[in-house]
Amino acid sequence: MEVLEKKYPVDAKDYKLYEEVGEGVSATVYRALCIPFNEVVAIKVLDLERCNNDLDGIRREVHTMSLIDHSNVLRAHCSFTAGHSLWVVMPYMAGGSCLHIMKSTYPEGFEEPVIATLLCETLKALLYLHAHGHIHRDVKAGNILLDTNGTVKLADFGVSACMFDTGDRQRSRNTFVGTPCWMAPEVMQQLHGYDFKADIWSFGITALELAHGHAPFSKYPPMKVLLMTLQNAPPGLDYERDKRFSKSFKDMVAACLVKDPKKRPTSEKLFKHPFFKHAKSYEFLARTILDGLPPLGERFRVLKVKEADLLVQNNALNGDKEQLSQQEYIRGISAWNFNLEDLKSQAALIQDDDSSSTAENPDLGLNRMDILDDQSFPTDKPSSEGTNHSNTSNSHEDGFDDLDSLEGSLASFPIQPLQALKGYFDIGEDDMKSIGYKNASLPDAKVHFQKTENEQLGRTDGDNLVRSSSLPQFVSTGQKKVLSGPLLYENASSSWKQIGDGDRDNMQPRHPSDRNYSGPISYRQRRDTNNNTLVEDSSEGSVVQRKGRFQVMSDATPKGSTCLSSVPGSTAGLTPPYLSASAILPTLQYILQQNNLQRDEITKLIKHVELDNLCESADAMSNGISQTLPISVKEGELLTQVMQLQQRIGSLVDELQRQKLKNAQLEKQLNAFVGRPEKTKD
Ligand SMILES: Nc1ncnc2c1ncn2[C@@H]1O[C@H](COP(=O)(O)OP(=O)(O)OP(=O)(O)O)[C@@H](O)[C@H]1O
Repeated sequence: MEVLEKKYPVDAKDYKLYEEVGEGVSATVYRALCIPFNEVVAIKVLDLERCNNDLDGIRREVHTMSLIDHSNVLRAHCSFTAGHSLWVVMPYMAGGSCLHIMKSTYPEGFEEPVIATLLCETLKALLYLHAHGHIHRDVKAGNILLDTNGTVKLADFGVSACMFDTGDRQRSRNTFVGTPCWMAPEVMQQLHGYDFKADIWSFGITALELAHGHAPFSKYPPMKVLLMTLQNAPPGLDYERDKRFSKSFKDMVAACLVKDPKKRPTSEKLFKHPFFKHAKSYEFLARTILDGLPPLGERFRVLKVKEADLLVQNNALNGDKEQLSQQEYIRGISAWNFNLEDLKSQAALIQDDDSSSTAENPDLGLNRMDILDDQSFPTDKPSSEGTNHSNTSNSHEDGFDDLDSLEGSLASFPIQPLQALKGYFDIGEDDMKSIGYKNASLPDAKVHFQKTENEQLGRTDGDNLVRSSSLPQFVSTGQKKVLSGPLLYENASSSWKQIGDGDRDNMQPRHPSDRNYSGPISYRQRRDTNNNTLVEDSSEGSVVQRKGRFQVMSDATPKGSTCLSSVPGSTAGLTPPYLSASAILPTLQYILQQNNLQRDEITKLIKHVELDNLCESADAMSNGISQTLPISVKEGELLTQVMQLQQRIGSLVDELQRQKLKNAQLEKQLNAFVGRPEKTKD
């Protein structure tokens, strides 16, 4: 209560900045002293020039943040501007973030009781926020802060939301910012908006992050993370190393990581999950993970040095800028700014509807959590075995291990994905041909999947089989599952096999060597032909630009048009008779979307050209060369008016002349009539 009464000064001179204790995308966090109160605080200094939002928006959000009143939500004391920065004064959380603690002491993640306690406190924060109509939008270990006594607070509410997420930002600015690894599929897709269920997804990802020391897919570049999140089965605690975790933990994570937000529990319901019965007191956290830690500033400094070394090492090893970015990404500093229009369009086509796939074939597409859907949570029993789709192959745990796998996933895009991503990855037409994509999909294109052991056993673990394919399933009965349709990966003749028992995400072609990656391809990931391992290409896609850390803006280039060529416009003509209307519909929607995009781009271009011409003409005119100005919206209108006026003046002058002549003739006639001599013209 006393804190509420306190009015923190809103002038930089009343604070003394000490050492740096944290760093975000657009902010640096310092330990500081509030001089009048002689109180240690944390000050987040946001570089407003690196933020895209207006100051008022940020202020409003910080104000909202200061109104938040819950013991598990970090609230701001106050905020003010200082030069080009915004200072947000907050309580100092001396334990630092869970991410920092893991990095410095628990690189493999925490033990389950610690995770349960951390998550339980975080969930209380979400409960409060959701109940008050707020979506946090950036739940991750880096935003779960601890005080020295073990108090847990969810940070970055409001500021991050407003920094990157004011109002209708996506629609108004057509850009998108978030942290892809933690981002819910519906947030990526941006088709029907998203709600507080997005936080539940991020919460599930955070649970994995706390369990493993890093978030799933964290080693991959953003586009891949997006594709994997959209295409793959949700990540889970399914691997060999996860055997140490209880069934209730696995269930809880699986409950959060259901792609369909409607099927995810609310925070309220999640809170009732048996897993949280394992939560302990904050003193437990202080004892187990905070005790003996060096001061936060010191830890942060050491981490920075380590990371800098790592970056230098990597640089020396491969001189790969992308790799450096990856390192930064792995550090957990992650925010992305990219135009999602293209991905959105693709995502729109993904039939990630569990029900659709199950309707087509009950064996397929059943998500583990569909079973749990809207049911009460299972009883809390320790588990020695993994979940249904337990994966014994650690090598695939975080996604794809090689390009084949990635393409296996891409192949399930209803459009030819490499064409669609051409702009992102700089893939030439030839490259696409060389790897087996053709402009138009073939009616007889079929991808055959071998029956897995699971299927034969009649198990309904969809993740193990075709969860990686989000396409509508055209399944024929018999030994083989057949996906067919005009929009599939064209390399129809190559049969596909499933690798590993639990390799649920990776459908690999049997003859990877059939594909040719040579040539001018500039794909950001390429296959090392010698050892078949994936190496990062040092080239950076021209479209994907880095601005600050991992900000990929594509607004400047009409990227939306990059996939236009790949729009299977000819699909209709090629549609085989067995293709259902529901399969064509997404394509048509896609074409429609692309047309809209194209129209926007063209309008933009026309405006640019007009403006350029206008400037040129204005220059020319100022140089004394009179030219007809081209029409440019307002200027054009004015010009037209001037020209019309000039024309009118001209015709008035003509009219005057005519009247004068007429007058003279009349005068002549009159004079002749009265017999007066004609007036001589002077
Ligand atoms: N009140 C605080 N007390 C102590 N450390 C803090 C505090 N607030 C933030 N930090 C540290 O600073 C780091 C960066 O802060 P923050 O996440 O708010 O910045 P950001 O720019 O929003 O970053 P991002 O967008 O990556 O989340 C945190 O991960 C945490 O380690």
